[in-house]
Order: sequence, then structure tokens, then C-alpha cells
Amino acid sequence: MNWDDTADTADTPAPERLVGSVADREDQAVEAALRPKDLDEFIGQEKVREQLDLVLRAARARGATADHVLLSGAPGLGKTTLSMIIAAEMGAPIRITSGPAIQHAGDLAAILSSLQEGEVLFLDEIHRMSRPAEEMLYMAMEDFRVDVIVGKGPGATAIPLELPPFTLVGATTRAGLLPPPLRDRFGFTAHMEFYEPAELQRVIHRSALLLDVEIAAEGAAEIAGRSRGTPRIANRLLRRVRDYAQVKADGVITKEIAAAALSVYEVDSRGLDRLDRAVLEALLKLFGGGPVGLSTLAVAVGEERETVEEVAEPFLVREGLLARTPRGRVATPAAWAHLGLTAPHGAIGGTTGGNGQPELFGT
Ligand SMILES: Nc1ncnc2c1ncn2[C@@H]1O[C@H](COP(=O)(O)OP(=O)(O)OP(=O)(O)O)[C@@H](O)[C@H]1O
Repeated sequence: MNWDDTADTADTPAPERLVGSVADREDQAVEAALRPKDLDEFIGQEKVREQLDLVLRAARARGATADHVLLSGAPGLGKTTLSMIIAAEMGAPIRITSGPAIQHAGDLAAILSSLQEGEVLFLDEIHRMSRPAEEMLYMAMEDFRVDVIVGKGPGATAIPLELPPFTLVGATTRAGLLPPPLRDRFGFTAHMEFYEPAELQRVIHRSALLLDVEIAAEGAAEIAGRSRGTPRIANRLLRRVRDYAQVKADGVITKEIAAAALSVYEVDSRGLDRLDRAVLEALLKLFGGGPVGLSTLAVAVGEERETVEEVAEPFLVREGLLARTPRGRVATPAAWAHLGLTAPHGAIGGTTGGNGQPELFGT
């Protein structure tokens, strides 16, 4: 089984994890139909929307090409969708490529030289571009010009090539990995946050409408609460719940149907799946809440160390269920509560029994 939640989309097969945030094949097939087409349809991310709206309106009013835009944030939060919206709002065509697809500067030169005036170039996983391509991009972004190197060794010559003005929309899961000279060349930078449950509920209602599925408000809320703050996961869970509702009921998604369907798929009320729960259960039941070393924890759940560290832990940490401390992994009081267990007296992350305050996580 491939649990890989952090791998990049370009060169990995579909993850089989229902709560993984990277697009699987089914997502790729249906997502186009679910993408909002303009800024008004785009749900949540209020600040990003407001700021981007200003940037695009101003460019339109000047009759100019929009500034380069950098979007950072976890997979499935809407970076590709937003890049398409930028193109649509500017009435411009869009070209989509990704960092790993551009290994040689020549690959980039070929793309850049075939752009139309005003075109949006969406470069996903921009942090994974090769160094020479990155350096070519600096000049292209700033001066709309590239130097194409012809020949090799001492006889090589640089032929300057003028480019039409274009808008680069770069997307990255890790803005910190971008070299500062590249980051500085973006006129507008936006960080996409995880979505609130109420926003995901709106995403689910909108998708249900497009998929012609009847859903009650509480049904949407139930799915939203398990979607890990990510529209892609919300849409994926919606499709699985729809299947269940069709087979086991009359097709309508109620709160009960959503909860029953997602328990079949082992996605719990906070969006933890089997792997997440296995890690948490081992930490609480075998190690009394920790601290325990990562390798020991991984052996206890029968997974690779990297799988526990890179796939399960980020979400458990984000949810405040697990902490990484210098002494090892430690469960928080919320972890004990979530699994319905009582921390043993004096356990780290449990209560001390005296003042009721957690030993490590109190004031
Ligand atoms: N704000 C939103 N409102 C409604 N639907 C959204 C929103 N953001 C994302 N989606 C939906 O979630 C799905 C995933 O979005 P998208 O492909 O844009 O994510 P991404 O951040 O580009 O992911 P990746 O980094 O894996 O490429 C799309 O089907 C899109 O319809």
C-alpha cells in the first residue's frame, strides 16, 4: 500500500489513502468538473481572494499583464484552481507545467518562447525545478528575455530571445525552499491556509449540486469535519459517501449516512484514518503516552520510520494530538480524550492528578 501523502503529483502513482491530500487518478478525472471558474465562486481564503482581486482588477484597468503570482500551501487547497481563475479573470490562455517536468533550461526556453502575449504560465512544484532552469526563469520573469545557449564549451554563444509579457503563477508546498532571488521576483505572494469546517461545508454543498447528489446540511457538516481542512479530501469523501447512500439508502446524504459511510472507510470523526489511529493507539496503549522514540513507535505499528514521520505525524501534530519533543514522541491530553482513554496517573500528556493540569502541556 502506498501511504505517501507528501509525495509530489507529477511522478507518483495514485495514493491509495482516502484522506491523502495528493490527487489520485479518480480525483484527476473529476476535479475539472468541480473547479470554481471565477473568484466569486472560489470558497474561503478571503484575504487571498480580496488581494488577488485587487491585483487583477488593477492590471485589467491598466490593460497590462498581471504581476507574477506565487501560491504556497499544502496539496489540495486550490492552487491549480486559483491559477486557472487568474487566467479566466484576465481573459488569457493558460499553460500548465511543473518543476519536475523542466529538468533542462532548454525545456523552459521552449515553453517560454511559445507563450502568447498575456498568457498565464502555471508552474506547479516550482521548488523542484533544476538550477539552470531556475536561473533562466529569473531573467524571463524580470526582463521577459532569455539567453539561449547554442553550442558547448568555449565555442558556446548566448543568443538573446525576447519573450512576450506573461504572468507566471508558481505553486509550491514549501515556500521556504525557494531561493530568495526567485521569491523576490513575484509581485504577489499568497499563502493558502487550511479551510475551516464551515467553508468545507460550502465546498461540499457546491460539489453535491454539481454531482446531482442530495445532501442535508448535517450530512455536509459530518463530511467537512473529517476532511482535514482540504477541499480535495472533502470532494473525495463526498464521492465515497454518495456511493454508500446509493447502495445502502435512498441516495440522500444525511448525517447518519455520512457517519456510517465514513466509518466503513475507517475515517474517524476528526479525519484520522487507520494509520493515524494505529500510531496514536500504540503511543497511548503501549508506551503510556510517551515519550517514545520514532523508530520504536514505527516498529510497534509495523511501518517504516519515514511513513510514520512524514505521513501520519504531520496531521497528528497539526491536530494537537501528538507532540515531537527532544525526548521523543508524546501524546497530548487531546489524544487520550480522542481515543476515549484515561491517561495513567502521572503520564506525560495526561493529568498529574493534582491540579488537573497536563504535565507537559499546561501553563
Ligand atoms: N476554494 C475552493 N472552493 C471550491 N473548491 C475548491 C476550492 N479549492 C479547491 N477546490 C477543489 O479542490 C480540488 C483540488 O484543488 P486544486 O487541484 O486546485 O488543488 P492544488 O492546491 O492545486 O493541489 P496540488 O498541489 O495537489 O496540485 C479541485 O477539484 C477544486 O475544485
